Amino acid sequence: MSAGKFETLLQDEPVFWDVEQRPSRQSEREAVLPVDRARVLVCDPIPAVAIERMRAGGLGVDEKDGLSPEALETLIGGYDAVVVRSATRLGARQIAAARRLRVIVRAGVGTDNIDLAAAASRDIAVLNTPKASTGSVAELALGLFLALARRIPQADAAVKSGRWPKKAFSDGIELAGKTLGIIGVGRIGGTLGRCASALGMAVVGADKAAEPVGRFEGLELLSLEELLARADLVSLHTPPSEEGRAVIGWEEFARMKEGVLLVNCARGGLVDEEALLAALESGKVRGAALDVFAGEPPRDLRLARHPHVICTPHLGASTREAQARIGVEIAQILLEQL
Ligand SMILES: O=C(O)[C@H](O)COP(=O)(O)O
Repeated sequence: MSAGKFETLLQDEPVFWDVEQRPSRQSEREAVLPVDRARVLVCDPIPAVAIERMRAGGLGVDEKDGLSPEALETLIGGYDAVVVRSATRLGARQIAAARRLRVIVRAGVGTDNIDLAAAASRDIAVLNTPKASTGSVAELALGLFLALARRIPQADAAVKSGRWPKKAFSDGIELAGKTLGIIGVGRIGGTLGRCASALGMAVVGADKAAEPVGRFEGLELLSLEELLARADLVSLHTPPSEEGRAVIGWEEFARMKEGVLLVNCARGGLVDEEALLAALESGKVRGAALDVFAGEPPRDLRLARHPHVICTPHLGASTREAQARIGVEIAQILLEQL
């Protein structure tokens, strides 16, 4: 075979294609599968098992990670279903261009990256997997509190840089005996609360619902103002407000105790980032751990680089277990819906 030529394995007789002319694996499959099968566009990484199950069920699946909004708008018209995680935004323009779209699957919990009104106006179903990542997000929040309490990432970085600053890190705190305030006592907030309770913490919660789904024995429900005044640690587990208003801003920081620890594994817009920076500078907030940012990835790195801030790149649902559950669920949803 000469350079720049390939032999296709789909033919009995060897056929040679110029590199430019050779069909992709995808179009090779299209040539042998029925043309009227439903087509699914997967925009963010999902487990291979989900893709395999969908294909085995007869769906045509294209994986296109990292599409620009313009590229998505151009492509989306050819699909019956779209799968997204949090990175891909499905706005009004993309939905308007989605001529044959019937289903949007959010492989995860938050649907704030999808224009729900635009989807509803076109009768496009929007489905998510609200339970699959509960434990993973709750465990990350707990891990971040433990890391903040003893400044584990900072101590690790110091030792790795050849230093041994035992004294500088000798003012850690124990979680047992402290009060954790959970804003949004849903599945995740409730799971975190039960774990915290098992560690000997008192747990208070604030929720819009009188009987929140994550309520558990021992949880004391308070108003947000009361919670902020009582909590030594504050964790956010609420969806973003429709107006995009921060739940924790200047006023809320002012109501908090001195030296509070803050964890946000929910959505970046829930915390006013300028107000948090000021609260870290003044010492009102002793440490903050952020898995989410107002813009992801954040362009302004002042918060991420603050010595009392620990960051992770939106990893709440990124465990093998959560993603495996999500994968099975989305394949099931699409095979039922299409
Ligand atoms: O809403 C969610 O499910 C979480 O924020 C996780 O988002 P991801 O699927 O983009 O990791």
